[in-house]
Amino acid sequence: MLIANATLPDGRERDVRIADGEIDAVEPSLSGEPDVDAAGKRLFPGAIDVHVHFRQPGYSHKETWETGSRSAAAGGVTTVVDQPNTDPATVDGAGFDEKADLAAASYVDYGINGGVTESWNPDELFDRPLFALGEVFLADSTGDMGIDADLFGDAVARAAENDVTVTVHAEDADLFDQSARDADAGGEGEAANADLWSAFRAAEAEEAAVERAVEVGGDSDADVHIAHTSTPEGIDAASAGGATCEVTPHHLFLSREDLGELGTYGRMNPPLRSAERREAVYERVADGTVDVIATDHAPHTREEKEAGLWDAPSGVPGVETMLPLLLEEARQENLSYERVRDLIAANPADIFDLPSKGQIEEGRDADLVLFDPESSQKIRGEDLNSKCEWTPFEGRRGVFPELTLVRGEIVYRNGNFGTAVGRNVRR
Ligand SMILES: NC(=O)N[C@@H](CC(=O)O)C(=O)O
Ligand SMILES: [Zn+2]
Ligand SMILES: [Zn+2]
Repeated sequence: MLIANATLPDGRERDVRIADGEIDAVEPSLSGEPDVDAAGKRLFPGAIDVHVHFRQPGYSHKETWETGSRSAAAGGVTTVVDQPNTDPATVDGAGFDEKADLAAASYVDYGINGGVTESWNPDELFDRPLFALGEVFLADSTGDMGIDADLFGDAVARAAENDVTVTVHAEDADLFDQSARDADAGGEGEAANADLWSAFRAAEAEEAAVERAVEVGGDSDADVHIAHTSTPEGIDAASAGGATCEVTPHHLFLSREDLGELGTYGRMNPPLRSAERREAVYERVADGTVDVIATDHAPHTREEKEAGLWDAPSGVPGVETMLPLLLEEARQENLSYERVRDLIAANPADIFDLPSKGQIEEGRDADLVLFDPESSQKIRGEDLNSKCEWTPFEGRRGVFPELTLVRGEIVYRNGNFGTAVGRNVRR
């Protein structure tokens, strides 16, 4: 396949030839009849979303590998990393193998993380083609997989021995503000009170947990990556402690001020923060302190989300809207195209050791996304491909891809899907 006249993230205009699933040549001009005329369009490395919950096995009414990976492909995401809070949880060999069989239905490449509970089996897990250990839950979230300090220390040590990175859900439940729950007099848990979730899972609980995670990581000389940091304090603690960190699109673009409109649809862990903190998070994304944008794509049905505040499950979908929202920021010149590329492709490939992905370079996998940088459109939940059919970004603008390739195969083109070619990146 030959893609002609494409503008790369750094602004160079190049022809790109693909052969045997790899990028074969990137030159100012290549001979041959182009298959795609990309004049005026931008070509990006496919996004690597290191944090999704595709819900299988166990919760296929929320999402499946098929629907989740279609949503990824339509949003320009060519590699996803699935988290362990499924049923069964991915905490032993059998759990890993069951998920690996289901993941074979994926349209995009994938990694499978292993989790930690009292009954985890590290020997079996480290014997599998594991992407990373995580997300390791320092507090309960969906799936109630929160663990204590001793088990966390053991798990980090085992990961370091096996040269596996640990990704951490960093909130300290001891610092949650119980008075926020008590403030919900009568315990009605009205959606109108959704802000109480942010008050309850207080910002301070993140910084303390990040500090503990980097300290424990340092003791074992482990590679620690902090998942979904939501506060400038959490980001700075990760960075000061030598850990890498990710920020989600919802913590980048939404704040507590949006909860009046979102109600329980805006309940997630860690929760939305103040407008001031959101701005400070944005600055750290723009200046490179934050390493990665990852979605924490955590779909739940509308019916589930419409339960009262204290009963609704935590989590929002996001895998299809991450790159479009960021490309809209680039279109508005709030972020550079190179920064976006680093956050969604180059950095995750570096941090998680994926040398064949993350850049448009000869010899790397032809995981590519083509888009018209001026074609901005309104995001509508009903247009998205996730099973949950809603989005916290309803009505915001995004620049959606026209074409998504995974190792040279068309997985998405102008509203149509190709074949499910996804495979485990750690095979
Ligand atoms: N983020 C969330 O609020 N929910 C996630 C779990 C998690 O990442 O904590 C889920 O699986 O639903
Ligand atoms: Zn989490
Ligand atoms: Zn998660």
